[in-house]
Amino acid sequence: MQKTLRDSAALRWLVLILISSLLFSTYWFYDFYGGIKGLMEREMGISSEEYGRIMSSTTFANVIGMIILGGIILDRWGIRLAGLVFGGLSFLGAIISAAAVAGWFGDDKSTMLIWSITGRVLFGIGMEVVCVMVTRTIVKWFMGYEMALAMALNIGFGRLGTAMGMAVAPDLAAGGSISPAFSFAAILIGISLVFFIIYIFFDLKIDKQRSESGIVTEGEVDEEKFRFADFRKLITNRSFIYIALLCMVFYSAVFPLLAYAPDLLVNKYGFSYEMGSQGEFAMFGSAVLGTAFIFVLLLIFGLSFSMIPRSLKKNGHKLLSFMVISVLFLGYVYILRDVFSEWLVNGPKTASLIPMGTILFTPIFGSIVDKRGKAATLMMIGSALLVFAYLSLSVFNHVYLGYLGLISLGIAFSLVPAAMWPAVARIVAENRLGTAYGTMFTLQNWGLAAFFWGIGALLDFVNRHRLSDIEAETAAYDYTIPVLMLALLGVISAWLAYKLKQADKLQGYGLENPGITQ
Ligand SMILES: NCCCC[C@H](N)C(=O)NCC(=O)O
Repeated sequence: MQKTLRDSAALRWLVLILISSLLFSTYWFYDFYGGIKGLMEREMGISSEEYGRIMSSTTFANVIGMIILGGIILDRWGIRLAGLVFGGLSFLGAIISAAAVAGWFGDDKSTMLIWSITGRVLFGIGMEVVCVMVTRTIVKWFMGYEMALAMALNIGFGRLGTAMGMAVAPDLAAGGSISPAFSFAAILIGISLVFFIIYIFFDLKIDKQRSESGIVTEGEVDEEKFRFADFRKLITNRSFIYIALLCMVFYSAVFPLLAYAPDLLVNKYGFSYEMGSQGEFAMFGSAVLGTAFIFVLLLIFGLSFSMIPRSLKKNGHKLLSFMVISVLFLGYVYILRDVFSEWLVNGPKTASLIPMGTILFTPIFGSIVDKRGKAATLMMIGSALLVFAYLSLSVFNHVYLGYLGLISLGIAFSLVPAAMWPAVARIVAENRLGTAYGTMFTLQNWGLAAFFWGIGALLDFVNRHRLSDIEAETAAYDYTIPVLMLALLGVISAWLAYKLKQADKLQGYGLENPGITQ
């Protein structure tokens, strides 16, 4: 068979970097609010419930089917056009949000709230379809190669955006205004759109090669009409139903918690929103450099490893991988030891270590899924860890149990996505993946809409007798009940993952089998 661009490992990984930059920037914008929740409340004069409403508004258009529509549009228009349109929409939404908090539309609370919500709604539509588009692009380039690893690294870029957004936003707002944190995040999306435009040239080329060698191309996919019968077939497929419900319940327990995690650490364990003595920018600089350094080393390691001829890769490579990753991890902790000692008393910085940890663990688990399989089992284990994490962070009060809870949350947050997203590509055909991921993200957004807002509303409700003391900073929010509620979601997730494993046994998609075929 004629070779195409995707047969070159170096080109595949280059493409991954270009398209994943969109995930980095949109995740940054999605999640940096968590790092400045307290500042937003003070500057905009909003309550926890109103903060929850802004976060929840990201999902408003998506809960009524915008992502499914976006997925169908993606399946029909193809990656290039859909990427430009929806990437552009997320950029527009981010600009409107930044303008809202800068007071461009008016500086009274309700005007800022309305425009912040409008911006988030547009951003939410764009970013979710971008996620679907990027995932589908990875399938296009990596199917039969290191697909789970590539998806995991792609998520790693997103998590790096989440972590850095949460950790850095308070520094950007340190001058006494939240506006720079918003403008910076919006500009990042603009830069990543430029990277996407560069990717378009590779996409054009590979489509030309695929059509020359008789493989279905974007153009041919465009011509296939979306048929309702296909959609019905999808949503009546048992394995798909369980994995989609798992996506909704699991992510409802994780993403909303991230938006409150810094505030939880400040209120429950007495962490601070401010930095210690070493200076924020020195800390920020070393954290960025350290993380970027380790990430590049991991990429180089992955790249050189994928180029080693198969015949040389005997069992020794497992030990070698383990050693290299351990050395990289220890090096990371060593380089950042000062940062960690300052960070572990700062709420946003400590919370950012959850997504930061997933950057390392998601690719490791992705690689395990590629080579060993066991995707459904790993989803069960990840969900069970979630229950442990939330019990530690709610009913117990010891800070060390809190750390253990955060670590378990980080592992769960690595395991489930690493196993879930490649599993969908096993259940659904490539040219229907846009619709499949769109459907899953829609369900996910239903859950997010409820829990982003629900945690804030419940927080105000259970603390209703001391809200004025909390405002005067003489009392703290009690997070026990809201976090306990999320532990219940962990139990439901574990059950859904178990049902998925059973359904897969019947339907034979081989979710428990290894993924690499070439
Ligand atoms: N905080 C980022 C939100 C991303 C939402 C997206 N629908 C998603 O679930 N992506 C997969 C992931 O694991 O991040």
